[in-house]
Amino acid sequence: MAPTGLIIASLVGAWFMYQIGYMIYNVYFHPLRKFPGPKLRAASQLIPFYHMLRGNMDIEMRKLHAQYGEVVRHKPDGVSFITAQAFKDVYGQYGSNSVPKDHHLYQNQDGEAADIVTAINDEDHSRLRRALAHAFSEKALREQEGYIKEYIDLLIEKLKGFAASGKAADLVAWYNFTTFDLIGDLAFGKSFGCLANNQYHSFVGFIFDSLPAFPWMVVMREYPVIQMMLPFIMPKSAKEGSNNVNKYSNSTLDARLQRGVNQERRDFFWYVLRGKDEKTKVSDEELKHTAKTLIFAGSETTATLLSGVTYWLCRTPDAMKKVTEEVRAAFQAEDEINVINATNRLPYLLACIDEGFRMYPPVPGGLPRRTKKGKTTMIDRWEVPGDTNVSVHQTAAYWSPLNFNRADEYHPERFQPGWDAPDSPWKDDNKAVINPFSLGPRNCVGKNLAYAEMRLVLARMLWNFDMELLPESKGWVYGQKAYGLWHKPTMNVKLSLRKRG
Ligand code: HEM
Repeated sequence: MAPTGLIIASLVGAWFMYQIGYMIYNVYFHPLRKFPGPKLRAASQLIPFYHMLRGNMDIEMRKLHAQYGEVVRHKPDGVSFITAQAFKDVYGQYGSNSVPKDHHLYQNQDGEAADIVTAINDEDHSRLRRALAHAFSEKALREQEGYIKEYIDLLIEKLKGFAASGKAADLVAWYNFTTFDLIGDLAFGKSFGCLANNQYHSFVGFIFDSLPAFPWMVVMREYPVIQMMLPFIMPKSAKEGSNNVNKYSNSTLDARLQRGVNQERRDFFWYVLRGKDEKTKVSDEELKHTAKTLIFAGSETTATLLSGVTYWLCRTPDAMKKVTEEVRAAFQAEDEINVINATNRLPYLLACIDEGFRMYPPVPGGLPRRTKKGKTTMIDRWEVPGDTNVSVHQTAAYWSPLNFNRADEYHPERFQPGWDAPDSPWKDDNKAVINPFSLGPRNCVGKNLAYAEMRLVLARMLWNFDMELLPESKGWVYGQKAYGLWHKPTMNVKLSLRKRG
């Protein structure tokens, strides 16, 4: 063999030996060796990465928890939990006890300004969170209600067209149109016009099309060699799509920043720019970056919950009947439906939403945190060594019979008064584990806005329409892939204008 060939063969051989040694170490000597889980997953990242790239990671995680119970070592450096106490310990801690976001996942691209979700260090995060606070206050929400209504009016008007023609409406798309238009208006100062044009704006379309690429970014961070090759292997269409999206958001946000507070519409920027002061010290670049994050964080998630609740109501005729009757009895006329009335008069609708969060949480997996290096962290009753990736897996926790009776069935009654009566089937349900907006200092800043949107959209839908899932969508929820967020297929629904009694 030529010397070069010999050198390459030796290097490859050494690499294999190293990998085998590394796997043996991971299984038998690693500080996480005592946690239950499959040996192959403990040995190497390859299996978790494989499932992640195929969109099956969450399906597999649910299987692992079903097999191993409340805690599972699902990768060499990662442990997943499904208990309520673990949720508090992983996400709900402040200050020196907090478990930081895992920098393997939460990262800015080189040279990019921090944004509220990816900011790992507490100072950057709390600066950005303070800057956003006024835009998410109760006062702001009251002012935003009018904008929410504008988009729901348009949604209902468009859907009446479907009811009149008898054509199937893909409610996943229509809910997305509504929530993206609204958040576009509030975060970019300009709606995407999806409802008006009956289609996704290219910015929104690109976000959805690139969802399956998200796990590739995670894998690339572990294998920088692949990352280096990215510019050469990335399809031209993806490069162009990404450039167009950046151009659109930069020009829209520049225009919005220029208008400053000199506009009547009180969108997020109006509040942020008015409250911007020496203490917040947020740069325009950080604001622009955070605005893009708001679009993603605030739209798809809300539309997902709306889709999930609609699906489960259509599949559960008793609940659909009860909630429809509640909505139609609570108001004399449609224009009485506002946030305050919907909050006070529609308790069963709220139970339907909360059970929707359990059955179809918009963030289906575990949000990764990493224990501090050199420090053992108590998570529930488990001692977790430093530098471990930890998370609570939402769907594995919410669909587990360890936490819920008849866990795979939709029962809003779990959230109704009397749920804890001695003869109630739901009395042992472990509802404290349900935290779809997460907990603690990094929880969702848009929770109240999301609840307002969800209540109003669903109340208006039930006020106006009878809904029936078409046969092709009866199994909509089963086997769905997820790439951090659900990859939601079309959900075809037949809408009929309600018959006035
Ligand atoms: C049903 C709807 C929603 C769900 C289930 C949801 C869920 C979440 C979750 C789980 C987090 C924590 C993320 C993490 O730890 O990495 C989060 C953070 C966040 N969400 Fe939401 N969200 C929803 C709606 C919204 C809305 C309407 C907005 C605003 C327009 C919003 C803006 C944000 C922001 C800015 C953060 C980052 C907060 C921080 O790091 O301080 N979300 N959301």
